[in-house]
Amino acid sequence: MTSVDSQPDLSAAEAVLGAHVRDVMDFPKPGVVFKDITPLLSTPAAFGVVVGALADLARGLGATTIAGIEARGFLLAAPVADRVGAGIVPIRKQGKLPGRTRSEAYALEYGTAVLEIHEDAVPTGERVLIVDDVLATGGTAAAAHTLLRGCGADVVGLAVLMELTFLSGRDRTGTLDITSIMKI
Ligand SMILES: O=P(O)(O)OC[C@H]1O[C@H](OP(=O)(O)OP(=O)(O)O)[C@H](O)[C@@H]1O
Ligand SMILES: Nc1ncnc2[nH]cnc12
Repeated sequence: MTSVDSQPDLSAAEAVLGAHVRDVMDFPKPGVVFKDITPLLSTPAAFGVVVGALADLARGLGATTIAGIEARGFLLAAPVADRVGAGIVPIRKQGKLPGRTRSEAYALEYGTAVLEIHEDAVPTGERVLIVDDVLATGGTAAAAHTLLRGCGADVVGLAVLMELTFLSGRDRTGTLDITSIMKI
């Protein structure tokens, strides 16, 4: 990475990711092919390559804060933020954050839920990159984006490991700038 405008080469990370994701049929509901990242998480070298690619992306976007979506997003947001020297903002499932929150109900591929963020989570001037493992229908990402904007955040994008293109997540995420390491 040499400037804040350049896009990192994600091809090495894509190959590593492809070799460390497992399909689990009919989880958590019949008809869903669940993209399980636990093989990636348990393989340090592979995880390091993927986290490194996300960190390059975050630096390229000039991100100063990484927002992670509970729960799998946390596993990625924390190491990325540490590499970049950025802060972390947790976007949590309902009822987990202790301070004053904003809430957003949403639907995802296999259910419905509510996400929350602390009202004062994002200091003025921070450039926020949302990080998660999967973009499927886009419901989760759209809710996270809405919450962050409601806090006055400057959201520079969403970075995910995998995008399930057949579920058209980009149709629900409006102007959010999305980068996926792997498209399925
Ligand atoms: O694009 P969508 O259809 O909204 O789906 C994507 C979301 O689904 C999964 O989260 P899940 O709510 O299953 O939570 P988890 O991380 O706690 O397993 C995944 O980690 C994304 O956040
Ligand atoms: N098919 C899927 N696999 C893993 N996480 C998901 N989140 C939404 N859809 C998913």
